[in-house]
Amino acid sequence: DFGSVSTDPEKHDVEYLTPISIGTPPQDLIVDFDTGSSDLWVFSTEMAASDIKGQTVYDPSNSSTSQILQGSTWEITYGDGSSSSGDVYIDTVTIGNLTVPNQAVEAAKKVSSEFTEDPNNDGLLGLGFTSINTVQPTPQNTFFDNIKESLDARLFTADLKHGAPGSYNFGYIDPAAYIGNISWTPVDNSQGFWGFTSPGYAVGTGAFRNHSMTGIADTGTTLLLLPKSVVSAYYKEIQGAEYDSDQGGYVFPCSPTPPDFVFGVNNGIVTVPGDMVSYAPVDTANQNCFGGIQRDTGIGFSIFGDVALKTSFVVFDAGGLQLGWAAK
Ligand SMILES: CN(C)c1ccc(C(=O)NN)cc1
Repeated sequence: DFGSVSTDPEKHDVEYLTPISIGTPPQDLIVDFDTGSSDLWVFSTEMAASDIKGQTVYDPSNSSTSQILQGSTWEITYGDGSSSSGDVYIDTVTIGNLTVPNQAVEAAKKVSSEFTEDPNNDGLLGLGFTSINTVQPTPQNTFFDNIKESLDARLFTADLKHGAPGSYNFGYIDPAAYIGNISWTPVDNSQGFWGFTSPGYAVGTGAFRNHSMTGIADTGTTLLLLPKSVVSAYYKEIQGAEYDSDQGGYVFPCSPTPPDFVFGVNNGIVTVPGDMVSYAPVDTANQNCFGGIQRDTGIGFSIFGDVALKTSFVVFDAGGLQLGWAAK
């Protein structure tokens, strides 16, 4: 068995939104697939109306297959401080042509303002490891964990694009989706993430610098967050770049295009093109741009978010416990 679903970027590629169906008859919601977390939670009819601004909500009472998971609750806080919480139903969930009949669907009762303020996002679908699912008293399997035994291969791939629709595929590697070879690197899932260590980096056409960077492949984080020393080495090469504490990160003149950023994956490399490093203009006046590469200060590890992932075809291989990165 295998499947595929399209995923679309919001403005500035801030997040990627993917359609799913829940319940009987199917309720269609659009959610953020997140390899950096492991809860499938959605806006629901159990929320206060004031917390809902345009989102589509899951109504378990309108699904003949929903069953409340008695006594279970969940509560999650993300790296950016956003949060949500609620209770749990078991219901059928379909992604593309793949269906899990008894998927734990975490219905929100409360969400923080970051979620209320995004009318296009109806929830999150965690693709991290089940060990960090927040349901109490019994953690619940992710969609991928529930379906992976029935897939032809226990893996999924992320093909995120800059300003264009991409796809998540389950159970197969599409040879037409990438070029060259896939660079494989072992995954450390001890913290519940798709963790790996990059051996180093290069700035533009400069020499490769050996510098271990341990982090996670996280489709739910927008930027590429790296060690302070690596980030300052990169921005040192951009005329007029500076750390702007008001903006909360490095800002630089939007033109000329900044240098590429290259990071290692095992004995291969991934190139973030300079024109993907300019994340977004900070103001129309003097055309300064907020950088897509920023410090990982305070997190405890680096985060290879969408700025890194959208340059590549990435294989999240649970069977082999490895990550594969390829150019496209
Ligand atoms: C507010 N929103 C939509 C978020 C979505 C995902 C995340 C995250 O850290 N994922 N790994 C944070 C925030």
